[in-house]
Amino acid sequence: MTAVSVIGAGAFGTALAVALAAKSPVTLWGRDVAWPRENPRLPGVALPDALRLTDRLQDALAQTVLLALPAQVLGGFLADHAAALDGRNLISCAKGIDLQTLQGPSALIHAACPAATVGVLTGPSFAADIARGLPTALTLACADAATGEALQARLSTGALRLYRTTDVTGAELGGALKNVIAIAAGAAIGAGYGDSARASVITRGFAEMTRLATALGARPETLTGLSGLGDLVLTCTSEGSRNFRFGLALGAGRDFTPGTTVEGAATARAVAALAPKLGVELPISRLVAGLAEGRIAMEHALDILLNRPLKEE
Ligand SMILES: NC(=O)C1=CN([C@@H]2O[C@H](COP(=O)(O)OP(=O)(O)OC[C@H]3O[C@@H](n4cnc5c(N)ncnc54)[C@H](OP(=O)(O)O)[C@@H]3O)[C@@H](O)[C@H]2O)C=CC1
Ligand SMILES: O=C(CO)COP(=O)(O)O
Repeated sequence: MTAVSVIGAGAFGTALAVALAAKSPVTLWGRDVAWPRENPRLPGVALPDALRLTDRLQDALAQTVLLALPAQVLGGFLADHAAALDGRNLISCAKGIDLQTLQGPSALIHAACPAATVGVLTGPSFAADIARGLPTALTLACADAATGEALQARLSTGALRLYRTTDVTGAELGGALKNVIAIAAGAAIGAGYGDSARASVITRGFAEMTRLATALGARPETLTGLSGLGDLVLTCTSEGSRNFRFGLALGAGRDFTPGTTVEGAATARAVAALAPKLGVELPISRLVAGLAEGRIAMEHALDILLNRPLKEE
């Protein structure tokens, strides 16, 4: 058994496993890993010998398990496998809020596996960059400072530099909420509103992220770190982001490739459901929810934002 395993052989799980295998052997679990050569979700990336692939979960239960599944499937996976996972270091790599429970991945893990130590790995990082060994800085969040420090050392590599925090809520919400704002930024560009409009979306979107995250107990400074502002900048400015590309398609009235993981769409709906409960105003996120659900047409989106009462910044 390897010291670290990765559950979820999508683009991100595979990239993390490739990066960590440069340091020590890693096991990567996926429900279908019978690829002829490389993972089609991460084309062009050779899998190193130190990476063991398996579709048998019992062969992938290391003491430290990275959970790299999309946020909307994590709850079901935990429900099915809680007993096998409990008691380990379970590190969520998902960037979303569960639409059924309106909770983040760390709370889902806590609820399913109460004896586990829960962590969050998040921050600006495209899977393809990590897999190619490009320099990347991420946030490792763990409420227990000593365990966080041990995990930071275990999961950092020469190219992957982990910063640590004990603010699990702030770190995971930064990663989840930036996906919603990235859709809005993409929609602004796709609709032809220009770079100045995008800068407004990023800035006012960041204000929304901070309002919601702090209402849920996050420390505001966590939002200004890699997991919040850092990832927001990456995702709102690069067509490498699926959330940004989804927004581009929405804005331009084009179809988007079905089956693509776009965490911000479901998370926007979760955020729209949370906002009134918490008494926070989140106009951009609510708009993204309406666009993603098809309740709001793109041609009305700008009016909805611009016709709100003028206010102090
Ligand atoms: N891609 C990236 O650059 C980054 C992604 N992330 C985050 O990582 C998470 C995963 O994203 P990513 O890897 O990109 O997604 P992908 O779309 O590349 O892959 C999703 C993976 O989830 C698997 N899966 C889906 N449903 C289930 C299920 N019910 N049980 C088991 N496995 C399932 C899929 O398996 P199958 O192939 O069999 O369908 C696939 O391997 C997301 O929260 C994302 O925000 C974070 C940072 C960067
Ligand atoms: O989270 C990511 C980069 O940090 C990946 O973004 P997308 O899911 O939008 O592709």
